[in-house]
Amino acid sequence: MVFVKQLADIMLKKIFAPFCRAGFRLNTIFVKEIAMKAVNTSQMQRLDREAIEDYGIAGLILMENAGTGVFEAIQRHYPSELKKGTLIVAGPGNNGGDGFVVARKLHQKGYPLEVWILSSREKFKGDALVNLKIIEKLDLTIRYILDEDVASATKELNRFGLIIDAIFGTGLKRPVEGRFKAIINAINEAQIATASVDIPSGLSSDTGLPLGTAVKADLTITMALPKIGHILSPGAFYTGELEIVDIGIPVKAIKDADIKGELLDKDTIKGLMKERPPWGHKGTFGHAVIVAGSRGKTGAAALAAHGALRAGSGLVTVASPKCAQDTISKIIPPEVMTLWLSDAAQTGEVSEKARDELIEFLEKKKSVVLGPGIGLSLASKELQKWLITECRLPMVIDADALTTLSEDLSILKEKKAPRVLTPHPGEMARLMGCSTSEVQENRLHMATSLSKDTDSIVVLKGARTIIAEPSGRFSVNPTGNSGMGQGGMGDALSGIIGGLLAQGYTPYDAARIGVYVHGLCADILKKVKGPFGFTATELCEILPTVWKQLVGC
Ligand SMILES: NC(=O)C1=CN([C@@H]2O[C@H](COP(=O)(O)OP(=O)(O)OC[C@H]3O[C@@H](n4cnc5c(N)ncnc54)[C@H](O)[C@@H]3O)[C@@H](O)[C@H]2O)[C@H](O)CC1
Ligand SMILES: [K+]
Repeated sequence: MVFVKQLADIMLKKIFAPFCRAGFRLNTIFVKEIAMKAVNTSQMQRLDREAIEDYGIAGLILMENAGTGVFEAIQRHYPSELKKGTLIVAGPGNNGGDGFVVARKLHQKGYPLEVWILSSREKFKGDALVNLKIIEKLDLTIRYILDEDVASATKELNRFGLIIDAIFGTGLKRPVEGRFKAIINAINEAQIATASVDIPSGLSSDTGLPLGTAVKADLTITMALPKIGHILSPGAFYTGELEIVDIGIPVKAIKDADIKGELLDKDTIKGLMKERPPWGHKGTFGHAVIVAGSRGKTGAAALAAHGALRAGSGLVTVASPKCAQDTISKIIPPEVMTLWLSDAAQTGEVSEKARDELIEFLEKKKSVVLGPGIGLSLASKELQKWLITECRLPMVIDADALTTLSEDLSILKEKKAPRVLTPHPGEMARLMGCSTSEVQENRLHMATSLSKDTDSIVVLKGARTIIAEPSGRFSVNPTGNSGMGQGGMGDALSGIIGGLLAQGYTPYDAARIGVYVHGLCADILKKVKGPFGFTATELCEILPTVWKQLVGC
């Protein structure tokens, strides 16, 4: 394991340096206060309007800055492709207008290019028309591609080294169809470097879902702030590398806007980390209790305990039924203590007596993780419900306890301390009484509404995990990869969050830090060991390396 740790160290520096993960790189040039805020379409359009109407910054200036930012980014990213020739595909609105500014800048520098316009000229108005009229005066090739021209035009795509997608941005209102859909699909099939202006055309900037179809961009250069559609799944995988261009919308306007979304990044997480006092001792760092496990379902309890331990909790105890004692004792780290609860021989799960045993034991502890492998017998569910409503310690509710909770969400109204729910999409579907696909099509809304309705932190796991808090604030996590798609990862996460709660982190901070570092460990393992096949145990074991990167030695 030493080798992995050393290699992980080296890789971490590489990962952290440009904050670049496969397909997700953020170059931000922002002042600290507003960096990483993420907006939805109406918030962006409101900021746009405010800049123009309240601050008097002409839309044409914003468009010029937008086009200039795109031009500079593609010069940096695609020097050789630019020489081969650029195709700018423009739609009927201001996204197309941005594309016309890019065309003018490329032409000015002598780069070969063509502009294909997917709507008739009379459709254009305002700033986009101003910029169309300018490029019409230059000697560059402008073609109008209407329905009858699509078949022949798409055969010419391979003439170009780079495609600039300026078809739709935040003005997309409905699924793309007809020539727009045909051109987008042809762009995706052409295997040519593709850069999207503001948002990959066809992608909803609110949900990150493709509407009909969407451009699969290698690079997206967005205006002012990341859009929620860029950072949620699957939008993040259409976005490619994301660059943010400051187009001159006043920082004050952004700070004054009630933007509730954020994209987690290393700096944000570093800012949440607490100082571990040098005089600290195991009592200083809290005692996490993992109420989990049952006969034959012991690994989940052990993994949650391992996660809490590696999260830095001063002490960790696994509270499991006696019948699981032999197995759990063998598989937990020696540092983890145990409390054997009365069990029911028939079910192999905790019995009613476990409640009294826990009441006394939980005094002076700091956090509870409830659920991994704890089972769904009547007695176990009664114990879970009692803990959810009566336990006065911050609690992570995961796995079987989420299934129990989904039978009656209203019991959360009686909770005596903060709760962090950590559902995967299937568990979320049970909690929300809908299908898993409905959850996946509305991840943000599901997470924020459940958080608000239950006054709890909700961690909706999956690609681009969402952490929602009751006020409507939410964070999207960019770390992690599909190598995490295996049993045990969720147990480890619930333990990590429980271990952070034991150290006094607020529930929202514990959830954000826990989710971020959990995914980052998986990213390191992916780089150091391979794209899959690494385990939740290995993930826990390299956590100290990540803590070192976040808080120094
Ligand atoms: N601060 C900023 O973010 C700035 C952004 N700019 C760019 O402007 C676009 C938004 O422009 P808008 O005109 O509102 O809409 P779009 O260009 O995205 O869409 C074009 C137009 O297309 C029509 N339409 C919508 N959906 C469909 C569809 N499925 N099929 C056909 N036609 C459709 C609708 O009428 C739209 O209006 C933003 O993304 C930035 O790129 C500014 O340039 C600078 C400031
Ligand atoms: K676009």
